[in-house]
Amino acid sequence: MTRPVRLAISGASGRMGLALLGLVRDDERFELARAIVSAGSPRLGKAAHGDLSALRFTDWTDAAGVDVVVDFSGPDGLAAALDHCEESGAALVTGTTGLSDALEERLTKAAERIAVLRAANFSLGVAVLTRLLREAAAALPGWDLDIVEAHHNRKEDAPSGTALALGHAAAAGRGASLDELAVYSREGRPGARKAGTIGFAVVRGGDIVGEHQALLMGQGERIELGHRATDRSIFARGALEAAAWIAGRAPGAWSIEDVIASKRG
Ligand SMILES: NC(=O)C1=CN([C@@H]2O[C@H](COP(=O)(O)OP(=O)(O)OC[C@H]3O[C@@H](n4cnc5c(N)ncnc54)[C@H](OP(=O)(O)O)[C@@H]3O)[C@@H](O)[C@H]2O)C=CC1
Ligand SMILES: O=C(O)C1=N[C@H](C(=O)O)C[C@H](O)C1
Repeated sequence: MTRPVRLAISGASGRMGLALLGLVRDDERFELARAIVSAGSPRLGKAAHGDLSALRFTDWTDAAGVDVVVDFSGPDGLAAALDHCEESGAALVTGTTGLSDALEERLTKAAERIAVLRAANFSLGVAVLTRLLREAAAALPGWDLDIVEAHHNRKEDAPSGTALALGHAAAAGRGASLDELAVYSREGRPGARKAGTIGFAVVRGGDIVGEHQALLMGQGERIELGHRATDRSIFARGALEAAAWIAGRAPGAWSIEDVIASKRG
């Protein structure tokens, strides 16, 4: 695109939305066209940049002319963003996690008509961790494997989208699907561990930005692969790279790996 990409941020008043607003205003690749909040938001109509600039938090009313929607809201916000993209043809970049099966299916269908890029985690470090885990899980098929994640006390979904994506990658490395292998809780007397399962453990507290650790446990030795995010702007930067990349692209279900691969050349 020769002109700036016209961007709408969905979930603009949230932790990720505010991180995106902070970055976009100084990024010449973009023109921020819309800062979207829910119809009942207390922020509706207030200045999006906290100063006297013209941009206000709005809903989707009269939002024509947007090239790319970047969504970090929640399932309802994502559904509303998808309505807009399907109607207008705008591309969608979404990091929202904790989706129902129905919304997952809707996204898959939408990608037949519009460009959609989804990532449970937009950090470069987690992209590399995912590859490493797939390889380690494949190389050590007999080792026990658990994924531990920790997030702030406001997070609503569990396990995190990233933990699930890591689980999918590990299961794929072992030629299986996560549905067959996942164990999401252990309490009471669950009995000895069933070989081949992938366990999940969840920590919630304080202001933890996002931590993920994969434990591969053998006899007399253990591998720990982990990632610790200390600043939300890493996710916001990754999402903006994806938004610049997807503008004007053909319909399809794109991934963060596509963006990384195109940068490698
Ligand atoms: N993929 C990744 O790299 C990352 C993904 N995430 C995911 O992003 C999502 C948001 O996270 P976070 O920013 O921490 O959450 P927050 O709760 O801080 O922000 C979400 C915002 O969405 C807004 N919202 C709610 N409903 C709607 C709606 N119907 N339409 C538009 N906006 C709506 C809310 O604002 P209001 O009430 O004002 O409308 C709220 O401020 C989560 O699913 C999280 O897991 C988070 C970080 C990184
Ligand atoms: O809700 C969050 O904060 C985060 N959510 C994503 C997830 O569910 O994996 C990514 C990141 O860890 C932060």
